[in-house]
Amino acid sequence: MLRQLHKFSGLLAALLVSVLAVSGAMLSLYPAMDRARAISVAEGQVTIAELAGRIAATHQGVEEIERTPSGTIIVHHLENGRPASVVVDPVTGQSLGPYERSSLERWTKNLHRSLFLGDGGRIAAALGAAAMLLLTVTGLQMTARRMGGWRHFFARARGSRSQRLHVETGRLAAAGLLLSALTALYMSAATFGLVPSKGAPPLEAPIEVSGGPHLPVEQNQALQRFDLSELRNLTFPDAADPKSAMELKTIGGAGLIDPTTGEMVAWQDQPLPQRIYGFIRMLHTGQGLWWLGLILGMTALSVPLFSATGAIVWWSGRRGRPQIAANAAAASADTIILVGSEGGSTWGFAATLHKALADAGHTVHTGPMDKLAQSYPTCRRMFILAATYGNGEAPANARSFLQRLETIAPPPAYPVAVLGFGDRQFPKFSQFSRDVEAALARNGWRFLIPAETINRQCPQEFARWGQALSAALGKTLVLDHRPATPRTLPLTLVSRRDYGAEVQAPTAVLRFAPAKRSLLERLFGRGRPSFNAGDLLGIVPPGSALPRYYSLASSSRDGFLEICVRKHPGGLCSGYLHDLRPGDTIAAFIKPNPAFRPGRGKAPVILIGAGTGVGPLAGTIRANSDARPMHLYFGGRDPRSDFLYKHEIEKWLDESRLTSLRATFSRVPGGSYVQDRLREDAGRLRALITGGAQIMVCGGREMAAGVMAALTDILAPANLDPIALKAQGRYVEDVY
Ligand SMILES: Cc1cc2nc3c(=O)[nH]c(=O)nc-3n(C[C@H](O)[C@H](O)[C@H](O)COP(=O)(O)O)c2cc1C
Repeated sequence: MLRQLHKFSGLLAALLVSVLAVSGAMLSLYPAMDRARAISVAEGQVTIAELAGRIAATHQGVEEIERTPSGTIIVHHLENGRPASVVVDPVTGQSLGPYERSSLERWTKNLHRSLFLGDGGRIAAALGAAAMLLLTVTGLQMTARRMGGWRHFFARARGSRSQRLHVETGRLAAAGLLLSALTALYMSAATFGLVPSKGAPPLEAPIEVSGGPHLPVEQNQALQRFDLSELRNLTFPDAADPKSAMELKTIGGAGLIDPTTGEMVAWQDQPLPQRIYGFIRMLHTGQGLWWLGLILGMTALSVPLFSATGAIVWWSGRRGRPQIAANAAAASADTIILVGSEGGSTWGFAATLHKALADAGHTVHTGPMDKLAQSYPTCRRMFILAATYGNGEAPANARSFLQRLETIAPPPAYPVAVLGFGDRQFPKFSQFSRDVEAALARNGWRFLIPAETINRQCPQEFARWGQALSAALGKTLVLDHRPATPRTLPLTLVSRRDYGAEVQAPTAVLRFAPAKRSLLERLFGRGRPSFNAGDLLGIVPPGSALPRYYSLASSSRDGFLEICVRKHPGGLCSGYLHDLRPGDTIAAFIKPNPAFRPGRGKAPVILIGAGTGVGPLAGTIRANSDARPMHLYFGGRDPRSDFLYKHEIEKWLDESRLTSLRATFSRVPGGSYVQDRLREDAGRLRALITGGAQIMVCGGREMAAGVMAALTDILAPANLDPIALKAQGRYVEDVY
């Protein structure tokens, strides 16, 4: 519901809200410019009477003195019988030059207030403000959910670049946007008389004034009581009408003054509704509060960025959600697939499973997990494909699933299979699918095959699950899921270094150069790729449709793309890459992996990697030009054969890009693994970590588990553990 509201109001109102926001941002500059130009006078320095006296002495035919909220004094007078407006110096009363309203300001104001469409435009602008309020409120709630609750509201944003940009800008701009939208709505309501903005009617004659000769204005007692900073405007009496009064408007109220006696003959405090309106107007326009105006203007500039990133997120979600061909009705299907997804990718896996089952002769229905029905009369088996979001929680379309499940009793006769989709970089890996599995077991449901998990949408893991499923169904199902691969770029191998052949771990460090791009390609956003060490290079080997991912051991600043590839017996992609010779070209794409990076700041970083796992860590060290403390733990087999990056590591130590190295090898006398080396250094590591150090681990799953166990023991005396560090983003893993 929340999501739908956000999506539809965003899509409908994007253009309108962007126009209002950009014109508002432009208008926010004027109060600040006014303020910069205005000659400031300290409070208590000049009275209104003194100012009026100075102006009357230097100007003929003064009709009105006006003070803008930013302090500029404007005099409207008759010069040789013609009306003129000038800006004056409040200290001397001298004219500083003609006063002219910028025509651009007037134009922008009209656009902002009414889109040049009169009352219809004013209503549209009010609707735009309402849409902005709705979008900000729903956006805030969605962000809190996505981050795993309000407590984690400012935690590191995850997801694609557009998703992160959308969330990060939103968190910064939300307060400003809320204030702009609420104040705009109040002002619109006042324009249409829905809330009072004026209060009591203005002062009006009949007021008795004496009608004699006027006192010099500087001697006017009523005006002497007010400081210049209180002035809004002062209207001089009509020269042709001896009975006319002088009108004064100040911040606090309005009054009529007898110009002959200098007495205030009538006074009315500013009514409350008018004060409230004035305050809200000041908050919205920044007139009288220029710095707030600038802040609101800057936050308003984020709106077009929101519209663009929001549209990209919506479009990629749609693209990632395939149409399920021949979706049977739930009531007549023999196979039910329920999908829990937020970003859309799980629907792609569901579509592949749906097709494979339908091809095998089943009548299949696929739907969202929240649509779990009380009973499926013809169902023989059910599949639940569930992603995890927030901090181990249900995705958007599966929030009521567990509640619905509790209402189904007794459990159905058909069995169920659960497949969780998650990311091992999160502390609660695939937690929601585990919760679903536990709830099913508690409620007595039967399992077709044991529950499984898929890390980072890995098609190979999905295919393996398909084999287990085939065995249980007694039918061959080929789950060949091909996620849409992004546009590839050609890369040319420029050099390779080979290691590890002597210790049965042939490993190549391959360095590629991106092909040169034409000006036209660069203009169309296809320039040199931008990436960081730890991002992934996707390569689709000839003879396969599925990409394999390798962690990048360089960043775009290096000017090359480097990966470490271990050759696996019979490995299609590793074999292909090992056969490359300098000059050969491959097609590849970059998949950002923002979670696997050192956190911001200067805290020391402990880098732990074995074998090819040292690749992204080497790239991180190479990029460490600020000499941030970095400590590398590297594990290999034999220093004479597979000490990857040995010479560069020595150079990085000299250059202070690397602070210390602990290398350990397993196939030498007295050999040990990297986790053993960690245990030997327990005291040092505990001190570093309790002092704020971060940890980055890269390598095989077994090594990562060994490192996790070692660090659990090492940190126990300090009341710390890797899971807690993971939740804080201080322990990141890239495990394969
Ligand atoms: C904001 C966000 C939070 C996530 N939280 C978790 C999590 O707590 N545990 C987990 O295993 N995966 C988590 N993931 C990873 C997703 O579950 C994983 O990418 C999944 O394949 C996405 O499927 P979908 O595109 O169908 O929503 C998170 C992803 C994002 C973008």
